[in-house]
Amino acid sequence: MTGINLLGATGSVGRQAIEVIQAHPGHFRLSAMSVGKNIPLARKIIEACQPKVVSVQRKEDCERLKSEYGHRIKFYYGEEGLAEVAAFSEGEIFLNGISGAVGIVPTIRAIEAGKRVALANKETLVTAGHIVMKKAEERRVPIIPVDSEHSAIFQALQGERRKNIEKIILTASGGSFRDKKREELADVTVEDALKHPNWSMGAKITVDSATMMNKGMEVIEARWLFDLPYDKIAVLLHRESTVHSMVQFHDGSIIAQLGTPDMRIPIQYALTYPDRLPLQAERLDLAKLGVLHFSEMDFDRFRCLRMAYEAGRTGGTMPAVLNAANEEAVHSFLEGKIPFLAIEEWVERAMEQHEPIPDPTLEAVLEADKETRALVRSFLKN
Ligand SMILES: NC(=O)C1=CN([C@@H]2O[C@H](COP(=O)(O)OP(=O)(O)OC[C@H]3O[C@@H](n4cnc5c(N)ncnc54)[C@H](OP(=O)(O)O)[C@@H]3O)[C@@H](O)[C@H]2O)C=CC1
Ligand SMILES: CC(=O)[C@@H](O)[C@H](O)COP(=O)(O)O
Ligand SMILES: [Mn+2]
Repeated sequence: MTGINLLGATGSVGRQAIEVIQAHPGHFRLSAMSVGKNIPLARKIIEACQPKVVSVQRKEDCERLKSEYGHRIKFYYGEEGLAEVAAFSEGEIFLNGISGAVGIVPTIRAIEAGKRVALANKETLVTAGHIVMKKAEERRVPIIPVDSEHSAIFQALQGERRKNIEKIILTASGGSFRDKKREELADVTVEDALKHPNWSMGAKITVDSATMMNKGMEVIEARWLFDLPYDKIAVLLHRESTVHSMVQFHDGSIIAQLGTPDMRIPIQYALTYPDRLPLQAERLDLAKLGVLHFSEMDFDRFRCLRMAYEAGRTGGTMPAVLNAANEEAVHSFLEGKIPFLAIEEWVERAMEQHEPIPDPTLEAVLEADKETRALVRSFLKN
């Protein structure tokens, strides 16, 4: 029985992770979990999975749950609580399914505690990839990607030698507005942005798919996971999200991983790697699909993707600024406070105003994150 310490149990990745855990009661148990503010769902998971440690976002929720279940569960709250869940001794795997930069420090705590890391939280590597990968290597802790594209590349690389890679190709669905021209994006609504053509995901990442910031973050994530320079990381538009990504080798061969758009597959693979377990899910029917489409990326249409490459190539604290500005801007967009195109404008302004610190410490990364959020909030006030 493998214990799973899960962050973000009430989210899209978290709920699907719990489905995987419950589908294999002989293999996995939920040892510890964190939730944010969704306490009714937290109660349901507690009743069903009986974790020994639970962290919630707010102190008052922690007190309330303690009075209900405190005799058999240890409760924590806030960022310290996330670190307690990450490092809980009875979990062998740390599955990071929280959203946002709040996921960085718990990943580092899990590595320090020697946990194998199944990583969905892409902000961890976007902002602190140089710190996290170095620490994981020092502690000999594997980082297994959960993000579907990176899981595809990771799977395509099994048995292959890194030196033979010509490039990796991340596929992009194009998001909710892929058929709209740039001038049509000025007055799109939150409701429209949240209609992803293929995947059912949390609100933040769904908006990131629409701006293509998601793909930009995935480029930076890939740079760290696979230790490749940016000119070996390409992006290709692929409407169907059937080919989850591919690796091209220097003899011209391409190895791709295909599947239905079902996150339980990469989540489960990260928990079972290098083995696999059966999964009761719809099978990909290529005959039914018939045709798959691929086309070049348009970097003018999707400015966030271009800015993410720029931030990645600049390095230092610049990716943390890209991420923090984007998190704040998307939050404001979701609250109906700014139009869709202001997201990329705010990210651009934050990057322009930042003097990057090379090879930053964790403290410098977190400081850049904090300063950028304050700056971007001042854009809203003005
Ligand atoms: N969804 C997907 O299919 C994919 C997601 N990812 C990545 O995985 C991560 C999670 O995405 P997704 O599941 O869609 O996100 P959701 O918004 O669906 O879920 C986020 C989870 O994090 C919790 N949370 C958010 N902020 C805090 C906080 N400050 N303190 C404690 N808990 C918090 C939420 O709690 P609550 O709801 O209780 O408030 C919820 O459990 C992101 O980094 C995303 O980019 C990567 C690939 C695919
Ligand atoms: C499921 C997953 O991994 C998401 O990151 C998804 O890939 C988003 O799709 P696009 O960003 O390509 O629209
Ligand atoms: Mn992805």
